[in-house]
Parts: sequence; structure tokens; C-alpha cells
Amino acid sequence: MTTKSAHIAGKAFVLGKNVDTDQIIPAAHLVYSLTDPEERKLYGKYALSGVPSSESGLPNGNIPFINGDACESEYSIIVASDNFGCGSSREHAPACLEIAGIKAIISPSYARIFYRNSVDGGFLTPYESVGDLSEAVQTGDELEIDPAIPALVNHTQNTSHRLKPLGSVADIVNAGGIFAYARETGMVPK
Ligand SMILES: CC(C)[C@@](O)(CC(=O)O)C(=O)O
Repeated sequence: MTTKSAHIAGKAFVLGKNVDTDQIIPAAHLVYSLTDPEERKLYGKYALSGVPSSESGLPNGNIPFINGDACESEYSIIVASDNFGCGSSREHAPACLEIAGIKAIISPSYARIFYRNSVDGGFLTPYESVGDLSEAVQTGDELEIDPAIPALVNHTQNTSHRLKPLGSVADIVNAGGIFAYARETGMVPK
């Protein structure tokens, strides 16, 4: 399990507000095994497949998150508007984004269940932005997250933005999830 709050760098994929779990991974795709090495790749292939094409990558949309028959995205950091991960409690939502190669999400706000699934499952790091950055970043921008500040650096636009500290979930994120954290802290046997 990688240290989830280390320096995360990669290309941005921008989304709007209220991206729900059915847009992230439509219910029809909840049939694949998450433990079978080959089947689990399909979660990456269909990640964000429920996002309306007109909103995919914004501002004028129609930017594919996954190209062709690939199961991994060229993008590593999602920058979205408010209320990311709303809707159902499916853990497949953060899981499919991790399988597709997403390391972190930046949004002003999250649905609580999606946020905790992301952290506790060690799937990806959900950073809260200070304000909505979905119009300050463009899909394809080269980003880097400095966890020490924390801050988002946009190397393409030569800008930087404050992020809210991870706070109480930092130790769980750094451990790579709640089970690793529980073993590390002796809450459960190693
Ligand atoms: C059980 C799962 C398929 C669920 O029904 C759970 C939920 O609705 O929170 C979903 O749609 O994600």
C-alpha cells in the first residue's frame, strides 16, 4: 500500500458538481469481482462512464476519461466541484477510480460515505479545496499536491492553491487504510 498522502503528481481531470456514485460507476457494472485480477480491471475501464459526455472533463466536455479499450486513465488527479460522490454507498466508486489510476481527488465537499470509503479503504486521498477549483484548473494540467502545506501546484498554469489539512484522517490515509492503521496501532493483531 503506497503512502497515500505523499507528493502526488499527474494530470488533472476536471468534473462539475454533484458527481454521484452512479456516474462514477453505473450499477450495471457492479457485477465484476474486485478480487479477481483480470475482472477488477473492468472497474477501471468503466470508471466515470456514467458522467454525461457534455460534462466529461469540462469546460466543453466530451473528453474521455478512459481512452479506447484501456482500463487505466492518463489522468491521476480529479478536480471537481461540490458534493463529489453523492448518491449510494457503493465502495466500488472510490475503488474504480483507484483501479483507473486516480491517486487523489480535490473538491470543496464530498458525500460523507464516499469520503470515508475512500479513506478507510485506502483507495485514494480526498482533499478538500479552499473554494471551488474546478474552474481554475483545466483537464490535462500537470498538477502536484504538496502534502506538507497542503497545497495544489498547477505547473501548467504556474498557480498554486491551498488545500485543507487532512486532519483526523491523515494517519489512516498515511497507513493506507483503516485496516492497516488498526494493525499499525495495535488495535487489531498484525
Ligand atoms: C448494495 C449497492 C448496490 C447499493 O444499493 C448500496 C446503496 O444504494 O447505498 C448501491 O446502489 O450502491
